[in-house]
Amino acid sequence: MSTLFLIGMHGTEKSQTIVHNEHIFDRVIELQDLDSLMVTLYRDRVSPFPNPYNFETGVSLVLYDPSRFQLSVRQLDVLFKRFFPSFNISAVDHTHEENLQRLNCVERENSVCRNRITRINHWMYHHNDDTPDGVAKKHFSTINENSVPTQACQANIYTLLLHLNDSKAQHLQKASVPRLIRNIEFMSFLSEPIGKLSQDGSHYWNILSTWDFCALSMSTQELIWCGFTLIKKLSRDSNVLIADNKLLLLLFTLESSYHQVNKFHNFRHAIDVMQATWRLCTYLIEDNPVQTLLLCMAAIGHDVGHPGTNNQLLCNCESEVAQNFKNVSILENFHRELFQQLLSEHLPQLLAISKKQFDFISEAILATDMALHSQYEDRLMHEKPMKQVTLISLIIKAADISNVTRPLSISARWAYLITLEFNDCALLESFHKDHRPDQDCYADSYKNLDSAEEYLDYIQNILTNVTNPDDIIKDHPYIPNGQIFFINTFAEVFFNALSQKFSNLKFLSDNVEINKEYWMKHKKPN
Ligand SMILES: Nc1ncnc2c1ncn2[C@@H]1O[C@@H]2COP(=O)(O)O[C@H]2[C@H]1O
Repeated sequence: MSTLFLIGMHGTEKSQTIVHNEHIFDRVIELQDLDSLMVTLYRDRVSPFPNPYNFETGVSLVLYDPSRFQLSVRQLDVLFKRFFPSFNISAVDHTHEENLQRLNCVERENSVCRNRITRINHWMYHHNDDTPDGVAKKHFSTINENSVPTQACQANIYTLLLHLNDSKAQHLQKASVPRLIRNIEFMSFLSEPIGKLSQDGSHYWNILSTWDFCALSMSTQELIWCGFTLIKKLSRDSNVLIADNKLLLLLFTLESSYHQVNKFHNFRHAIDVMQATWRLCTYLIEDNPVQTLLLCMAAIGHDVGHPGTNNQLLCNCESEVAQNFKNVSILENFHRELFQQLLSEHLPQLLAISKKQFDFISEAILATDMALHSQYEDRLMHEKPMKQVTLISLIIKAADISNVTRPLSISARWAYLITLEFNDCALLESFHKDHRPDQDCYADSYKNLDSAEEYLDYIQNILTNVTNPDDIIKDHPYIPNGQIFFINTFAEVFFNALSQKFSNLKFLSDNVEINKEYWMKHKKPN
């Protein structure tokens, strides 16, 4: 879905170029001012799943007259990057006709964003061409309709590298929250959970407090509410003051920093891991509210910006992000850096507490790299006495793969989602047989690639209606084999060792065994 926003534009101001190009967009929305734009962006983003208004599956443009709003195009673009990092959205000053050539790119950009394989490919491998030639190409004034330079034409689609570089730049500037964002009452976008609470005040507490917690059937609004409820309580327990609207702004920004279009590695997974982390903390570091708060925060941010693929793919294709982190724990370093910068902007007091305690949040996020799994297993079994940093790393690691320890009906749905993501990785690899990863790619060049926009209605059905695993594996008969492989290779030994060390966690290894038994019964011959 791509949207053309026309801000404060009266009928007569609409140039012929605008009128001629409106059909390129799925929606054209006219708004009075930039305040209304912000409200629309937040409201759309938390619409029910499957959400066509996620601002990731198309490119959106905001046409306005900067002189009327005392905000330059550059400032508005920076605001988008700070508060809506995963969005493909850009500002354009429509009062100069030559700027409207920007509209010529949208069709081609949309074709990249609509296909999930080219979209992921672009996120992972596209980089800015900063050579003199590349910079020259970016001058839109030299563009005519038939020779749109591809680099310029893809300048406004999300990439991991831009996300990383922009967040570093914002961090250096130490800018305050602009008025347009500061004035927003975030609670007003959460009518759904607030409505449920009016009927049952402890609804979300009851859900959060059990191991049957199921983030899968929750809406984006409810996920944000769960994060808000838990962090608010933990910050009170720790005597760390965080104003409600500030906390909500952080959570909305985090949600917009995760890719809503990912099947598994999205904000839903982040809230699931937060909840599991908290439950584990209540058993293992019960008397340490500050560490519990830090660890739950780390859990919400631990996969921020995740492209839904893996380190191997980034490394094999020599992406700039991989090189930036010297091919070591690439994604985990990426998440750590983005999240630290977000925290330094939104909750510096919490980051300061974290830094005082062996750089707590960094250590926790880096521990989620599965390449380190056997090292942590070794520490779990042999480190005596166990260091505090090991214990907190083990908690977040356990929470990160805790989906296999949830009750079967929940675990099977997570298994389904991770399988879909793995399938996309396989498609991306096959795409690379015919295309260079950093090549500018358009849907035309791989029409035979599965381009359906990910059957989101079907996913939604599994998330909300299907609770019987038999119904999931009917359509995906190889899920049991994948689960058996994951449990045998990683989960079984790890959760057994954890349960042996901490006897009150025996329910984890018990659940893994129950789930494994089910998968074994439905295993397919390889
Ligand atoms: N149920 C599951 N089945 C298979 N792999 C899983 C499952 N849960 C987690 N994983 C893998 O474990 C990894 C933990 O780190 P990531 O979140 O980066 O990516 C995760 C997946 O690759």
